[in-house]
Amino acid sequence: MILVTEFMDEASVVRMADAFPTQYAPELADAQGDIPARMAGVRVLIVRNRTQVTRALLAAAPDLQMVGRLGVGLDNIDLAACKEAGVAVCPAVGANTLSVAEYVVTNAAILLRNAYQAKAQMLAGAWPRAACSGREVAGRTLGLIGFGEIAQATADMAHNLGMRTCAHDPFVPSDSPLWSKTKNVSLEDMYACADVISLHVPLTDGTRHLINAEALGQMRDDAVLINAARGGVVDEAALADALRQGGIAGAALDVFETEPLTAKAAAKFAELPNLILTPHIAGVTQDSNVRVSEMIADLTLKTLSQE
Ligand SMILES: O=C(O)[C@H](O)COP(=O)(O)O
Repeated sequence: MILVTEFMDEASVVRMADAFPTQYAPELADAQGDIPARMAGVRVLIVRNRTQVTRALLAAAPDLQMVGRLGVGLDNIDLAACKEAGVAVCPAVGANTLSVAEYVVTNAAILLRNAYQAKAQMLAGAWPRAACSGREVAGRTLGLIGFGEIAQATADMAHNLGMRTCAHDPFVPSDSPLWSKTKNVSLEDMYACADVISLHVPLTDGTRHLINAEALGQMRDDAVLINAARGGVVDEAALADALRQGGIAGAALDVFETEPLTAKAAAKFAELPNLILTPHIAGVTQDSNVRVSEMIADLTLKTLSQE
């Protein structure tokens, strides 16, 4: 049995269902408590980022062989518990890279250009040319915190627009050829020089609130910040303060400490015209959904065909 607890491209679900019994139940993403009772006989569980694959869930899943992740972030999956239970965890590595890279580069351009917030004023008769005269991306510096596959693709796209890039990633050796086009810098040096700072790290004890009041205070006041990584990496209250006080020029957030936003978070972010909010879709386009779903369906069919 295959159980899918979050949305997946229909063609891939049909392909799996043609080969093995498949339950497509995306409503379970919002009914976590109902999942354990559905796990008997499930050999492959397919999730996105909402389903919490916990030790307790695994205990209710004696037949489970594989967790397919329709994305790349693994913070909703207890990896140690999966390992102990002999359950393979298979993320869709690479399948949504292009979507995230496009999200970062387009938001960088929108934030630097500062030209797309005038509709209400214009409809009211204003003609705010000076306020809407922003910056080009060409020649400007994109700083990437974390330099894994998605950040590397983002750097390539930024180079094509004439941007310079620098990155900070202690896991990439200093003699790696990856540093030929992107400068290897400390966070302090990045904060001092980058026009755009984009986050590409997982949420861990070491990255929680990496972007706090102190880090924001070191960034240039004309810098913009993009977070399409994980919510807890940014201290949301500190960011809202920095945006309100002109500590930085703008931000785009796709991920949040709590998703959907709490009323408290919404209140913090209200009335900040220099803040773009999107609902965790940087990696989710119609195109990437097809690729991600095909990759996980392929891995599922391979796993189940092995016996
Ligand atoms: O981790 C990811 O790949 C992104 O956050 C997208 O995840 P999702 O497809 O589960 O929303």
